[in-house]
Amino acid sequence: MNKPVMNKPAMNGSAATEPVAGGPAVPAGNEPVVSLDRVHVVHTARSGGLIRRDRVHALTDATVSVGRGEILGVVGESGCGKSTLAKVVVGLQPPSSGTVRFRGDDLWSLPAKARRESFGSAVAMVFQDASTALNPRLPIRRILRDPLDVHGRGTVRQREERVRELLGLVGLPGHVADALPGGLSGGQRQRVAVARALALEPDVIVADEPTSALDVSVRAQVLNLLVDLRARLGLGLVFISHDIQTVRYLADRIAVMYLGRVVEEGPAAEVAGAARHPYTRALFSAAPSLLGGSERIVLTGPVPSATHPPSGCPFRTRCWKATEECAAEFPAAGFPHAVQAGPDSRHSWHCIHPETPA
Ligand SMILES: Nc1ncnc2c1ncn2[C@@H]1O[C@H](COP(=O)(O)OP(=O)(O)OP(=O)(O)O)[C@@H](O)[C@H]1O
Repeated sequence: MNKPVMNKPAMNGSAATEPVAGGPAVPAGNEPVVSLDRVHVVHTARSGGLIRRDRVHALTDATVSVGRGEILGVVGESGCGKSTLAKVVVGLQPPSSGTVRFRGDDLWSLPAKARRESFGSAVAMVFQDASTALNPRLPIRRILRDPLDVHGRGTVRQREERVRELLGLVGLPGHVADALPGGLSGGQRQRVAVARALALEPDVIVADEPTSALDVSVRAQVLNLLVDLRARLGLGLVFISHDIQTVRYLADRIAVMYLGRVVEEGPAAEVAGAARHPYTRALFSAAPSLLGGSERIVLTGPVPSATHPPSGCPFRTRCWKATEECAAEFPAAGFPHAVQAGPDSRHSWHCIHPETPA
């Protein structure tokens, strides 16, 4: 059955210039909407001519979840698997093994049609660069109507009404519907991309570097818009960024990724302010908080290859605390050192020589 087009109140985009960390509309700790349970993604890549094929471990044993009204920030250096995680969360990338659950159902055991119909509208993605993600030949009206047409939502009139609502939701005036993407500013285009992601009333939005292609002056406005929408619509948001400072500010929870693994995950204040994994500590030491912080830790050398990751803890080759034990085994879930800090905080880290919080 088609989901009706709902009337939601229009709102103005925030005009603030500094990002704000709004309180979640739904208390954190609610039932997850999307959850990944021990998900692996392995790509096969050609190397050394046509014959040799390497296995690229893009995501290894990832267990994370996001609930309504919750912002999960995902950080890590380039190539650590953040975009792969994003694609798994939106259902664009099937896991090689492990389970992706949507409201408790095993997504990839559903027939393809059912999966597209339920999950395809419940989780949406905002890409980094709206200027390439939006068809330059289509007016904004058509771009926003497209998901409604594809999913057969409402009557033609209701769809037109929904286009107006969507523009209002992201703080754009109605006449933008007639413009082409090229006639809009970068910030306006990214608002249109957010509006399109909202078209089918998703429960979760995944935003992969949503502001990195924008001028600094409009970044905060787009971030504020996402936070505002989370609060008003109770959206879950997976926010992927290299901008550690912004993630620390916006996220309720933070997942830290290294070479395809989530090495630490927990409440933002704990992960950013009292990191337990040495990699997390190094990452956040590069973005000291206004309250002060520890000395800067400079990591040397590149992230190792995802084709031949080091045995045991993948960070050990760059870690100042590494011992022989670290090469033996990754301290995975259930390992005594993958500690849960408490039933409410759900803070876990995967290290046998964790940092001691101050
Ligand atoms: N389709 C693919 N085929 C082969 N390898 C891939 C594919 N997609 C990703 N990878 C590899 O998987 C690893 C993780 O990539 P991913 O894009 O998820 O990292 P990332 O953290 O998002 O990086 P960035 O911050 O640079 O976007 C990398 O080693 C990458 O080269």
